[in-house]
Amino acid sequence: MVQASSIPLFITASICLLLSFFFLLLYYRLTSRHEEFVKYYLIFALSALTSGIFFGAFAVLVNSSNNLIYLSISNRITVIAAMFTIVLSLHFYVAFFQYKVPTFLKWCYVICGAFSLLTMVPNQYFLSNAFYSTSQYYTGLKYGVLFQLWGAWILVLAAYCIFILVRVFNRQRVRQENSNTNTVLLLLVANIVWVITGLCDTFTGIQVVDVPPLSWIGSFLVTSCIAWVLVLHIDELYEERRLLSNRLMYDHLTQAFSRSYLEIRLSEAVNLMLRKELNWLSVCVFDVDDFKNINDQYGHANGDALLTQITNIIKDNIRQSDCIARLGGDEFVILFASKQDENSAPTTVERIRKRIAETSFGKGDCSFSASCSFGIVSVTPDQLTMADLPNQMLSSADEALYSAKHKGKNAVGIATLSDLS
Ligand SMILES: Nc1nc2c(ncn2[C@@H]2O[C@H](COP(=O)(O)OP(=O)(O)OP(=O)(O)O)[C@@H](O)[C@H]2O)c(=O)[nH]1
Repeated sequence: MVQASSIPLFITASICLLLSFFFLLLYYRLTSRHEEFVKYYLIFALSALTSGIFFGAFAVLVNSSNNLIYLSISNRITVIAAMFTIVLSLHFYVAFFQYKVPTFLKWCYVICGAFSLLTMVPNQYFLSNAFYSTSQYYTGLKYGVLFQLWGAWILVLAAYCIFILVRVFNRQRVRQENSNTNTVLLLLVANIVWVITGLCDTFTGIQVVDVPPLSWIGSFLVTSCIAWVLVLHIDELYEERRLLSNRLMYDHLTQAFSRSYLEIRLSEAVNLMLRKELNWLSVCVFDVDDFKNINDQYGHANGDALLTQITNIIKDNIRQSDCIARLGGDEFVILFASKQDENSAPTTVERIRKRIAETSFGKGDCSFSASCSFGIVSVTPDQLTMADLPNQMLSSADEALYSAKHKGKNAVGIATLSDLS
């Protein structure tokens, strides 16, 4: 007959083993596929595994009644697993919150290893093979003086976990990282509950009080909180990745696309054309006329604002399938990709040219006009015979732009395909 007080232990043991398996898979996936440095996922997976063993062994211990073999094995596994669970949690906090791994941590593993060896040898100094009725809930092996030392050691480890978390909490508070302080606070509370429930079990063991096994609550709380913190951490990884790809994809000042993103879009468009999914592909290179004078006369800040406003005018006048990218300085590219029979790019560019020339830029007293010169080149699917077409289109459009500049600026130059072949 299974003791009722052992059922939560069996349940939490199963959950922890599943968590361990799940986080081991996650660790494997993140490191092998995405090259994320997530050593702490592995540490947590090991910690959850050890917790699972601890709960399972404790459940067997509770059900062992006076079977000396079960009692002897389960009691020893409980003692060893409890110690390693706590030291692995400590290791997790140090790694996850980016503290330099202290030498003390290595010694923790060594001391735990030494205690584990002492636990395994039946002797009257640690655990001797004699019954020791602790409470109405479970019976343990007779404790020796080294067992008291082990208890003190567990308390030192628990105190160190709390110390690390308090340091992290203070550090996050100084940096005013609100979301992080909340998770650290959660871990801190869970660790304190762990210590209290651990003490309750100790008092039950030495017959000061008589309560059902409680340390599973504290230990499970810690395991669940760490699992939750790691799940939140995946959000952070994704957010970092999103910011990074945004930075690579967009020009910081104007929010036009970046040069590298334009190159990708241009090659994609050429491939679409080769598959006859596009009828026209046009590239328009343009540059602000006398931008240096604008900067000198109205200031760099107004120059920056002009670049952003021009980008917005372009965005308002092109389709979603088209895109604008900033090559650098005051030079931009518009990519027109069209499925229509007629090439509307030159008309659109002419409209944009007029719109820019008519707009008044700057703020308040400081208002000024500006203009741009454009160079366009267009190709159709049956004209895609050139090698390195994207670069050839860009340099042809560039030449058309310079001919527009030479003709007096504020103009659109058109390069024909014969210039390309
Ligand atoms: N405000 C601002 N100015 C920039 C930025 N990047 C480059 N510039 C300036 O833009 C000017 C570019 O000038 P150019 O295109 O060489 O010449 P221009 O005066 O526009 O003359 P034309 O092109 O012949 O019409 C330089 O003075 C750069 O210092 C930027 O991000 N912001």
